[in-house]
Amino acid sequence: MTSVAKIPVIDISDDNQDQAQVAKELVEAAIEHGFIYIKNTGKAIPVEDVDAAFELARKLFKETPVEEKQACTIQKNNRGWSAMHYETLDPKNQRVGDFKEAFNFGEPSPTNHLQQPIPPTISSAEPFISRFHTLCHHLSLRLNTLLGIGLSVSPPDFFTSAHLRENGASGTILRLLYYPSLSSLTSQSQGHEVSRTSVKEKEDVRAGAHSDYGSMTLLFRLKGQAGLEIQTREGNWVPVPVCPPGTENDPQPPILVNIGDLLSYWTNGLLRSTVHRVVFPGAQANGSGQEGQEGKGNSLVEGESGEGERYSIAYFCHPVESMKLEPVPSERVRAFGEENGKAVVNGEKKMLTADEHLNMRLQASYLKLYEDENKE
Ligand SMILES: O=C(O)CCC(=O)C(=O)O
Ligand SMILES: [Fe+2]
Repeated sequence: MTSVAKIPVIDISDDNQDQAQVAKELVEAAIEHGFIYIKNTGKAIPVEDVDAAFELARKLFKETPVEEKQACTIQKNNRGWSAMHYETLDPKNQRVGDFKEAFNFGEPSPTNHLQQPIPPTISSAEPFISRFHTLCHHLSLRLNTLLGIGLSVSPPDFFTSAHLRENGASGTILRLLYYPSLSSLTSQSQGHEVSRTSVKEKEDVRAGAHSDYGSMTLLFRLKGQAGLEIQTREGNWVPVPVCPPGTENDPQPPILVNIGDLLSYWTNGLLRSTVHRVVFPGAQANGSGQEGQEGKGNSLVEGESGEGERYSIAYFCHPVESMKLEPVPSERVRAFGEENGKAVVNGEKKMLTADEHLNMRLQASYLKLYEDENKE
């Protein structure tokens, strides 16, 4: 039987539920797994908006001339288009960049305008992109509040107020992602020598092993499209089903939430930032992913396929950039840091701000962008 990630499914949409209990479940899942499914009943993010966001992605990746996307190439502010292989999430183990294309939208202005160029093919969608950003923002605020309650942070809105738009700009990004199908890859893939056979045999991945940088990520996926895996504490890769048991009849697959490095750092490592990757299911070894390791192809979840192309949408939530990552006023966080010698924010190390933390991480995965800029 296929081993899959056992991640809890939590319903935060029922106002009659005991909030302290929901908060506790969320915190325990964040500590144990670093990943949580949030049941999508259509209340927080309407079903038709998720559908419209995927339709926008299709238009952007399938119907937009490459020159239009190139004119919006990703900048140091992390906004814009990232071409196939441009990003390398696991540079130590990848011989070629990620097999994906992505487009990052930064937060809209207070008047709901995007603060970056977007291709003319999707310019009429600006109000929608802005609204979708805001819907995700509100959901992330609610999750931050629940984490505050679950960790008995005083005041419980400590994390939430660090993320409020009215408190300043942030590195928050809404990202549309497109992963081509294995069969569409020819011997010449965007100038790189990558054949279908070598994709199967080597460690080529759609997105290299990484953990996310911000406070948390909300991930939307499409039914039936396999590819995401997480690394267990034992070091094995296991697939993360799009529709775990109990969600099959919901109007949308659940939103997959994961804790990012910043929130893990901020909570002295108590909340877990779990390493994950996106694969061509069936093509990778099951071990650590190192060259030379034998192993069966990745397991597939029943009802999912790894053959076709794949879309996903990620909302990377970050605190306001000038926010100092001060010690979290929670006894549990403090005690955990002390026990594990990880009270980094309490120690003699310089207290980082949210944007210092982010820039540190971006430089490592956009080697080319920073290299090119250094040459100028
Ligand atoms: O596409 C996915 O399922 C995950 C993408 C991801 O992990 C990321 O962009 O950070
Ligand atoms: Fe990720």
